[in-house]
Formats: sequence, structure tokens, C-alpha cells
Amino acid sequence: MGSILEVQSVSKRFGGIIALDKVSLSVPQGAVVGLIGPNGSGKTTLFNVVTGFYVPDAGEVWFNNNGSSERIDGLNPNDVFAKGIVRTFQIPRLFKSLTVLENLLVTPLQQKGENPLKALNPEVWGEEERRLARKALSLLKRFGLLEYAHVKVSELSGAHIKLLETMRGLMTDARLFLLDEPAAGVEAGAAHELFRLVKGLQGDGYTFFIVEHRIEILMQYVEYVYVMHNGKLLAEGKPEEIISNEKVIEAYIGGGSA
Ligand SMILES: Nc1ncnc2c1ncn2[C@@H]1O[C@H](COP(=O)(O)OP(=O)(O)OP(=O)(O)O)[C@@H](O)[C@H]1O
Repeated sequence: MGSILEVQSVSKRFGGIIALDKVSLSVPQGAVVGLIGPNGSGKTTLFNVVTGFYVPDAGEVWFNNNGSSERIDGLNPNDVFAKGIVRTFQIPRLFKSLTVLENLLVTPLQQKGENPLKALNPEVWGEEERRLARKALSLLKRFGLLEYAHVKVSELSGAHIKLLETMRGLMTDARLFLLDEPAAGVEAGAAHELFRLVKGLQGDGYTFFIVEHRIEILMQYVEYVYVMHNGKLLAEGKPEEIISNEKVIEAYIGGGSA
């Protein structure tokens, strides 16, 4: 199968810092791919370029969805989202005073925008609301969070908040998920559970590209890994190849400023 995401020779500079230096990589359709590297190696900057938060200084980003290929670098974050790319953040961005279910229901509605003609016809939005509620409830069931449907997000544990952020993405029609440190601050059992759920979704045609510092967990669930160091792609390969790669081990021992 082809790739859903292609990053071609992307560079991004902040003043004197070269955060990305001609980075090229691709994420195959339907895969779970990891992106690792020491602190400051450029991982978040790469996610920011792909999702429209930064415009690269050079290079191109292509999104291939349903047989059509589109150049997406330079689009704003809303347009990238509308194309079918969802990104979660290290610090989840949820509506804390709303319940779990409400957080799921507002996500796709926001995306649609306002349509005054449809708003006048309750049959149209009534049916849509019912469809979304069914989808939200089936996701809650699948993720084992049904009993939390009416609990406010402010009362959830960190692990559940991380799960909820991923689930919000699943409420949309997105195909590609960029997860930024989904296991950060989550105890090991819950982190494994989250990755197992991600793997379970693979069969439904979703693709995941995941930044994660907890390499020992990540490596058990990804089929391919990219390693960044000082803004450059240092290595790529299967998890077992990466774990024993001398350059990768050195980069981690040397830290981000080597
Ligand atoms: N908005 C910005 N302004 C200035 N410098 C930035 C900006 N964003 C990132 N950088 C710099 O670019 C480099 C890459 O940072 P980035 O956050 O992409 O690394 P990272 O691999 O995600 O690190 P971490 O694992 O710590 O999150 C760092 O030197 C960082 O200080």
C-alpha cells in the first residue's frame, strides 16, 4: 500500500536554530509508525509543520487520502484538520467543564461550521445528533469508558484524559492521527492499554504517527520507527533494528546537544 503522508526535504529554522534540516520521511497507509529522538531533536516541530502550525522554510508535505494526493504545507491548521489529519497534544486540549460525552459530541460539530439552512430543519440535525451520539457511545464502550460518559473532564485521571483526546479525533472523519507523547504522565498499564487500543483501530483503516519518549513501550506497538537528532533524520527501520542501532544509542547517550 502507498503512503498516506510524505514529508519531502522539509527545513525549518528559528533564528539561528535549525529545527528541521531537510527531513524526508513517509508514513504508509494503515501503519502505526513511531517518531523518536532526544529532547530538542525536532519532533514537535515536524508535527507542527505537518499540521499547519508552522510553514516550512523549504520542502513539501503531501497527504494522500482516498487516492487523491494533495500538497498541504502552508495550509492553516483548520484546513489540514478538514483534510483528515488530527493531532493530539502533549497537554490535552479538552473542555474541562463539559462531560466526557459532551466533549466527544462537540468535536465534529465544530468542524462542520454553521449552516443556517440546515439549522432551520430539525430533522437534518436531529438525525445527525443521533448518529453522533451512537458513534460516541460505541467509542466509549470500545475504550472501556462508558461509565464515565457523564463525568466532567476535570474529574478524570490523566490516563483517561489521554484516551479521551484520541477518541475525540476518532469522532471526526480523520484518517491520519499524529499523537504527541500519548503515554507521557500515564502509568505503564494504562499506557499499554492506550497503545493496544491504537493497534486495534489499525484494522479500521486508520494510520498513526506517534512521538513518544517512552521508547520501551512504543517499540512494542509500532512497525516502523524514524529517529531524529539535531533536526536531521538519523535513522529509520523496524523497532528491533533501531534498538540495536549504534548511532541511535550514541545520540541518546549524548543527549540533545551532541
Ligand atoms: N517556536 C520556536 N521558537 C524558537 N525555537 C524553537 C521553537 N520551536 C522549537 N524550537 C527549537 O527547535 C528545536 C527543536 O525543538 P522541538 O520542540 O521540535 O524538539 P522535540 O524533538 O520535539 O523535543 P522534545 O522531545 O523535548 O519535545 C529546539 O532547539 C527548540 O528549542
